[in-house]
Amino acid sequence: MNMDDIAARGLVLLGCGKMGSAMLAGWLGQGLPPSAAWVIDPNPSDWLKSLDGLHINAGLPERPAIVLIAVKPQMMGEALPVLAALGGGGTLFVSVAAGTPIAAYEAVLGAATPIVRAMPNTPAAAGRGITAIIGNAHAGAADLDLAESLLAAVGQVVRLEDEAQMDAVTAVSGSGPAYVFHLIETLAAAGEAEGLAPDLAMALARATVAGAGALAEAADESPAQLRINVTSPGGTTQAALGVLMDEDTGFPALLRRAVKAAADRSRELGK
Ligand SMILES: NC(=O)C1=CN([C@@H]2O[C@H](COP(=O)(O)OP(=O)(O)OC[C@H]3O[C@@H](n4cnc5c(N)ncnc54)[C@H](O)[C@@H]3O)[C@@H](O)[C@H]2O)C=CC1
Ligand SMILES: O=C(O)[C@@H]1CCC=N1
Repeated sequence: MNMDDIAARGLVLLGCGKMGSAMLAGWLGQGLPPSAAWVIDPNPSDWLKSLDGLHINAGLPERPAIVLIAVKPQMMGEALPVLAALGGGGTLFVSVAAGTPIAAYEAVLGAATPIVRAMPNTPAAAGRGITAIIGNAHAGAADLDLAESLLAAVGQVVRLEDEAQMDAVTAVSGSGPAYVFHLIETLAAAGEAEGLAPDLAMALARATVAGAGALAEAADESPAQLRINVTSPGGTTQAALGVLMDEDTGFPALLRRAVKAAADRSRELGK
């Protein structure tokens, strides 16, 4: 099934806030017409309202190709029942909610419904996301291929072997963009503290993170080697890395704690 086939049957989004909109923006950019999408959301954004032909809180198609579930995990119990009638009817369900296990969707939609649990990230809005997916027992190869082809329209897709991996994935790539944006903020603030004007500090920090990310992706060398390539013996980088690589107070310990906190929270949300 390609984007035209999905468009012919319709795509439904349950919840269309930051993540749903990031993905919808990517699909519209790939040629999905707004008139092929149905959004269920009590608080649709001005951007959604500006999309000509988009169906907002209107009657749903009888057998949409795909339903994307993008409500907060805390709202799932209240939101999911509106989809119950579509369960087992040839529609593929893809949920991006953190924490919520596949069993929670099966309880409402029926186990004879193909369900794919996915963890995307917001760079999807720029076509540069990465999404990890895993299907329920009823999701066959064609269902996973369909989910992958839809999600590949907004970035890379990786398949997981085990649903339990989803908590760690969420902590690394789902939440990860926030860590990187915070790195940009704090790098700029540190530049300001060294005397740079705010605009200049932000321009330097933003371009440095974006450029380093592009190089890390394009280069044959590992990130560790790319780091070594920047580090002149006895130079400035080495002075900074002495702080950042400190065993107790540096990045490794800090990120280990941050990623663990996110993974623990994902496990909690699943209870
Ligand atoms: N923001 C992110 O970077 C990522 C978010 N996610 C997941 O995506 C989901 C949505 O997160 P965000 O978009 O960040 O949150 P958000 O708060 O921006 O969007 C949630 C949307 O759901 C709507 N909503 C609330 N109750 C509803 C109901 N009963 N029926 C239909 N819609 C309802 C809200 O009006 C809102 O527009 C969450 O489950 C989150 O775990 C996953 C990966 C990354
Ligand atoms: O913060 C959250 O819970 C969601 C899941 C991953 C990114 N945002």
